[in-house]
Amino acid sequence: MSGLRSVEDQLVRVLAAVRPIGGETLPVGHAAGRTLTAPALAAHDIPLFDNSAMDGFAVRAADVAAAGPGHPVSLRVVADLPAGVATDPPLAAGEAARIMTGSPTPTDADAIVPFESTAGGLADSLGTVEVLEAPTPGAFIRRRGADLRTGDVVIDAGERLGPFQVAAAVAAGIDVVTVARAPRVAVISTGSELLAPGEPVRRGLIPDSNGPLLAQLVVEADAELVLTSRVSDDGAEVAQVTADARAAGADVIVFTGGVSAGAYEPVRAAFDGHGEVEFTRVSMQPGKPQAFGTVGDGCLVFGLPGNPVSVAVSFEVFVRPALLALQGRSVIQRPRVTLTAAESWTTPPGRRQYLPAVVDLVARTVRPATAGGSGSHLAGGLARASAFAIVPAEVARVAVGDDVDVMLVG
Ligand SMILES: Nc1nc2c(c(=O)[nH]1)N[C@H]1C(S)=C(S)[C@@H](COP(=O)(O)OP(=O)(O)OC[C@H]3O[C@@H](n4cnc5c(N)ncnc54)[C@H](O)[C@@H]3O)O[C@H]1N2
Ligand code: MOO
Repeated sequence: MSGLRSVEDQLVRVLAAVRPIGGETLPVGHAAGRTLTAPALAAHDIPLFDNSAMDGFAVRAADVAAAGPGHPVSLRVVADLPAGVATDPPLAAGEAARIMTGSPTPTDADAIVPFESTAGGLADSLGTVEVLEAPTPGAFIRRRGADLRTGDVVIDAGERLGPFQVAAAVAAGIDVVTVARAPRVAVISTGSELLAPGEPVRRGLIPDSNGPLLAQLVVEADAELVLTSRVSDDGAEVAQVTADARAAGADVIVFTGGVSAGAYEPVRAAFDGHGEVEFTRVSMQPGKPQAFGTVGDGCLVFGLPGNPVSVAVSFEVFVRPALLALQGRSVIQRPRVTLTAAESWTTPPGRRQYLPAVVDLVARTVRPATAGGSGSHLAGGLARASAFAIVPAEVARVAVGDDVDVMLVG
């Protein structure tokens, strides 16, 4: 379709306007979901000390080198080492220490014999032990620093502090991390037809589903929601709520609705012609009409087309990458996989299709989530979607068995 801007071109313009927001130093326990702006370095080794991988006995491997099922070797148990113990008992020839998983191994020991490799097992483990199997030197000893050394990078700048990263940071003795501030976002639904969720419906009026959709998407992008609002199709209200959002410290304002070609387009009325926010048409379906720009000292303004599926797609394609780029995230795109179409469907001519989709990652198949096709008003079908099938503009129809590029979002 002529005169349409490519998705890539629009995204480049969006990202060019992103200025990384400031950072702060926070205790690890208060930084979940934040993005590191400086690498987090190990404050100590992991493991912290040589320790046992098994419940059993710390031994000198040479003492029991001759042990076998028919000829046990007896050792004197001279110490008991439960988890948390700090002692380092000396072991002379013929001596062993009972030891539990995670306890520091005695300096004199060079192997662990699990209870299962002894005649008496746990029941008969203090006094003497009869070893039935010769351990190889080093067996079941987890060496200090085998995972990470003091000063090693545990988490790179640009990485999100998720549960795995929090665990690794704590294990490496990291108390504080330097992270990006959470971007502050205002979500504003425009439309005189909009009702608060749950308000009684009547002809002409519909629930504002875009507001709750965006509110959750924003939070899931690790940003902070500072304002949600619903305004009528009146440009003056849009101007007022923009001022409110800026007063609330918004780094990003996301409008839905009011950006296309109708007589009552409040986002257009408020911003078009002022030079700060550009109104354009992008070669995608849904999501063709798009507004983007900045106000004030770099506050990003998105005007997403009002149709619910258009909002969901536009958020993934333009807003989420911007929110992650603001945080300095190294990967700002959702994961993509190639799956096999399990159903056929038609695609819009001349625009890249982003179709809400149901995926089966075991069978590696994809199918439309919306029964009625790719209409941008089919808000109900979104409930089944956990992905968008992305079909190039030049493809007119997807047939069963075709390879399809799929963006995973759920
Ligand atoms: N003459 C033209 N008309 C339209 C064009 C065009 O190029 N020329 N583009 C169409 C496309 S594509 C889209 S997408 C829409 C976008 O329109 P707007 O951004 O101006 O959005 P609205 O007209 O305000 O609303 C569109 C649709 O979505 C419903 N809506 C709006 N807000 C919400 C909300 N918060 N929650 C749920 N649903 C919402 C609204 O009731 C409309 O049905 O323009 C086409 N028209
Ligand atoms: O581009 Mo509109 O977003 O198709 O429905």
